[in-house]
This record gives sequence, structure tokens and C-alpha cells, in this order.
Amino acid sequence: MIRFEQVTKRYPDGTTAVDDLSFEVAQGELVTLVGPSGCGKTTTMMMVNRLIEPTSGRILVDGEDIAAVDPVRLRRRIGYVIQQVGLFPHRTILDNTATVPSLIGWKRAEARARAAELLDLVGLDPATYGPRYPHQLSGGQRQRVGVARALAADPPVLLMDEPFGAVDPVVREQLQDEFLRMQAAVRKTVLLVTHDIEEAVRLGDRIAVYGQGRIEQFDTPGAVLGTPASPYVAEFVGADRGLKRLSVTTIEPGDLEQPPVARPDEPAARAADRLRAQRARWAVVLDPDGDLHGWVGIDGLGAGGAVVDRAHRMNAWVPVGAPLKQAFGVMLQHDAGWVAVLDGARFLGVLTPAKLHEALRRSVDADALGVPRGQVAFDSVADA
Ligand SMILES: Nc1ncnc2c1ncn2[C@@H]1O[C@H](COP(=O)(O)OP(=O)(O)OP(=O)(O)O)[C@@H](O)[C@H]1O
Repeated sequence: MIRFEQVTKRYPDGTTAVDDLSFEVAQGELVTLVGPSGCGKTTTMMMVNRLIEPTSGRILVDGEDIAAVDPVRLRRRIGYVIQQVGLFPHRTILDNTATVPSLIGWKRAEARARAAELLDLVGLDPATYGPRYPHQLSGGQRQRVGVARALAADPPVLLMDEPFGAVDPVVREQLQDEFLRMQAAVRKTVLLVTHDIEEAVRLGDRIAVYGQGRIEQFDTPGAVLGTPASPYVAEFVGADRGLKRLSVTTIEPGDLEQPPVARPDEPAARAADRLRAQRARWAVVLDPDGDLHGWVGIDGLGAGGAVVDRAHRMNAWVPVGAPLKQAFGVMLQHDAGWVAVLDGARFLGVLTPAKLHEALRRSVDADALGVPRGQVAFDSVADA
């Protein structure tokens, strides 16, 4: 969708900002460009909407060499979000958001209806915020308007330069979450510049880690964190990259352990015998269709009755597909030695600290080998 072919940008003073860059962003993909200040990220991005012209090489958008496209026409297909949002101070939020549709000739009512829809999409009630002026909004709200405005004419491509840079860390995380939810719905092709590796990892389907004017590694967040391509990348992503990997590695059914199971209507004494025979201290309580009912400990099963009378609610659980970090957080929050993993209400298994570690190790091997995690042999990591 966006393709760089051997692109170099040399400024008139001799600075080589971008040096022989080749990479591709697929349709609907979000690629983050990350690197230290001055490494050429913004230059890369601004060449896509021709705010900067390359010295050599080609850039294709949707298969078309953009050098041959009229810049104004090109920019209509490309939304642009910058850190200093650049809203018009004397126009209302609704009119600011409707700017591009109005420019390209939509009827006023249509443009405003579209703007209201987008304000809603970015979490701003159009009735409340639409009539306000930019100075009457918080920094985070203004940045949301920036995103809404960039999406107004429904461009297939979105360029974002430090879009969440000017707000405090808590608001920043909120905006990132909202943006990810929105991106899951609209699936734009996005190039996003940041100097923050946490943000790059959190948002990117793939990350381009920049050195000076060059990409040092271009891969998924998991692969960059798990197998940095060079000492430079390893240092840039940080010594805590193992911890960061917890947030980008998701729980898969193959990671789970299967504990003993008891049925709710089963006599407690019988369940206790079975647990003793298996040398287990607890069981999950599952309905006949496999839905999680709770858990029961062997100590609670001595007093007669049915399992259902002795069962506890299962508070420590996470959905399958959640990041390992979330499972680890839930373990700590409930001081539990394991967390249940559910698909809807259906119980899939439990994740223990040992299994969590194993999942992380297998995912590193899987990324290195370029295969799904399930295909990494268990004993390749068992002794590690
Ligand atoms: N107009 C210009 N003339 C000369 N040099 C420039 C010009 N614009 C940028 N540069 C230089 O090109 C290099 C890359 O700049 P660029 O803005 O692309 O970096 P960046 O990675 O986006 O940095 P930051 O994170 O600080 O925004 C820098 O060394 C910068 O000083």
C-alpha cells in the first residue's frame, strides 16, 4: 500500500536524513517508526504526502508513484495527524473536524454530519464538544479532534507524527487504547512516528527501528523485543525487553495446563477421593458443557453435600488472546498461583507461572524461526 524503494533524502546543507530506505506497509497495517531524535523518522513520513521530496528513489502509494500525482490530490487520500494538532482557533470543533470534507466539496450538512459521527468515534460527544472552540478543550481532547479531522474524508492512508506526544502518560495510554479500538474497526494503512519504544510496541503491527537515516530492524514487536537484530537495537529497546515482551505476547490454548475437574452436582466426598488419588489440592468446577463454574479446594470437600455447595467463585481469570502481562497482573492481584483462561464462558485451562515463562520462551524461539508458537518443540526450551 505504501512502498519505499531505495529512497534517499539529502537536505541542501548536506545532511543525509534518510539513506537508501526500502520497506513496505501493507494495506490495513499499522507500522510504527521509532528511533532517537534526528534519525529521519519525520522526514520519512513527510515524503509520503510530498511535504518533502526525496533526493532519489521512489515512493508508491497504492501502486502509484507519488512523484506523478498532484500533491493536493495526493493529500486528500492521506490523513495527517501531528502533535501540535493545529486546529483553527476561531472555528468550532465541529467545523474544524469538517474542514477536509468541506474543502473537497461536500455539502455543508453532509460534512457536518460526518464530523459529528467522527467526534463520536474518537469518544467526544458531538453535542457537548462540537460547538466548543479549541481553547475550551483539554490537550487530550484536542488530540482526539486531530485524529477525527484526519479521518474525516475517509482516507485509506493515515500519517501520524507523535500523535499522542503532548499529553501526560495516563491520558496517553487512554488515547492509544482508543486509537487501537478505532483502528480495529476502520483498518487504515498507518505510518506512525514516535520516539517512544513503549508506544511503538503497543501500537505497531510491525516496527521500524531507525538508526541514523536507516532502518536497523523491521519486524513485529515480539520479534524486535525477542531477537533484536543488532546490539544497537537491543540497547534501544531496553534491558527490560523481556518484560516488554509480556505485553505483546498473547495467551494461546497450547500454553495451558489442564487441572483436575469436578462437576457441580458431584458428591463432594467423591471429588475429594479423586483429588487425593491424583495428589491434587484443588479442581476447577465445570458445567457439563465446559463452562467455568468456579474452583474447589480439597480442604473444603470434607463436609458432605455436593461440589457446588463448596465451590468458590473464580476471580483470577483472563480471556484467551489476552497478553501474558495481563495474566501475570491478575496472578499478582489475586495472589494466585494460576489463572483460569476462558473463551467466553468456556474454560480452556490454567496458566501457571512456569507455563507463562515457557510461553514467553517459546514465542522468542517461534519468532526467531518464523513459525507459529505451537510448532516450537516443547523440549527446545524445557532445559533453558
Ligand atoms: N530542512 C532541513 N534542512 C537540513 N537538515 C534537516 C532539515 N530537516 C531535518 N533535517 C535534519 O535531518 C535529520 C532527520 O530529521 P527528522 O526530523 O527526520 O528526524 P526525526 O527522527 O523525526 O527526529 P525527531 O524525533 O527529533 O523529530 C536531522 O539530522 C535533522 O537535523
